[in-house]
Amino acid sequence: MTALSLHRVRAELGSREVLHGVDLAVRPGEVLALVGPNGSGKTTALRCCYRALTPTAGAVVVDGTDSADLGRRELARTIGASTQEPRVSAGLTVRESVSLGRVPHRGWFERANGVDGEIVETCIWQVGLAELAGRDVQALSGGERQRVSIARALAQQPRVLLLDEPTNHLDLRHQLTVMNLLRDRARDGLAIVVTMHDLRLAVEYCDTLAVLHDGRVISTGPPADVLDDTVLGGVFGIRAVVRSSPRLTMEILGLADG
Ligand SMILES: Nc1ncnc2c1ncn2[C@@H]1O[C@H](COP(=O)(O)OP(=O)(O)OP(=O)(O)O)[C@@H](O)[C@H]1O
Repeated sequence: MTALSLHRVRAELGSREVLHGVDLAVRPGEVLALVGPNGSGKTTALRCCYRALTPTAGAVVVDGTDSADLGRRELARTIGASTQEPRVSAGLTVRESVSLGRVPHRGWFERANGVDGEIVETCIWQVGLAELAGRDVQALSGGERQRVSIARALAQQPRVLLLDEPTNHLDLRHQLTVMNLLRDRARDGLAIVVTMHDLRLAVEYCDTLAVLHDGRVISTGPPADVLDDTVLGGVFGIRAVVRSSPRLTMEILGLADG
């Protein structure tokens, strides 16, 4: 069974249609990378998934239920999202900010308990922020804020995790830390959709690639199948080789027309 699926989703921004009938599906335990050139509609598709944007047509189905029928709280227990430029709440420490991820699991006036605390500390540690847990989030670098946002989404313990360019601001070590963490969480059954520009990371760490081009998914499947010369040259405008031995990797050779 799929954890999250998009069926013929259309969406508009500023009265212009930018998604023209997107189909997508991710299963529990799967890491799906939504890739595509700038402006192809990746962020918009992700926003439709966590209901920051309402599709003009089509449906987003979560665990068999149309997401439009889920209450905000139920949606927050099911879907965790980290956005491209995470907003930080003024005056909160890293720990307090990550703790917000536990709110959907509590009653309105219920206080955080020991289990909530353990989950929060684990998520902070997993993204490598343990030493900064007491620091005001406004006094963090871009990459540190990005990791706070990922930790908060993980602390939600959702069944579906959506991450918009999670490695964007990260140094190489933390890029690998986050991608390894996603693989670990997928092993526990989490369904993950991640948008990314680094096709090399996508090839190495993701089970499935979905290529968005001009608001349409034009190819979906295992990375080695999807990234053929037509897609690499025609969509991304690059020449590259995907190698499968000793492990799946991709090497960029240059521009398609270079
Ligand atoms: N507020 C807006 N009004 C109208 N069009 C918009 C608006 N915001 C974005 N767009 C357009 O919608 C399209 C999809 O944008 P989106 O941000 O989803 O693309 P993306 O694939 O995530 O891009 P990137 O890789 O650059 O982050 C683009 O053509 C963009 O120019």
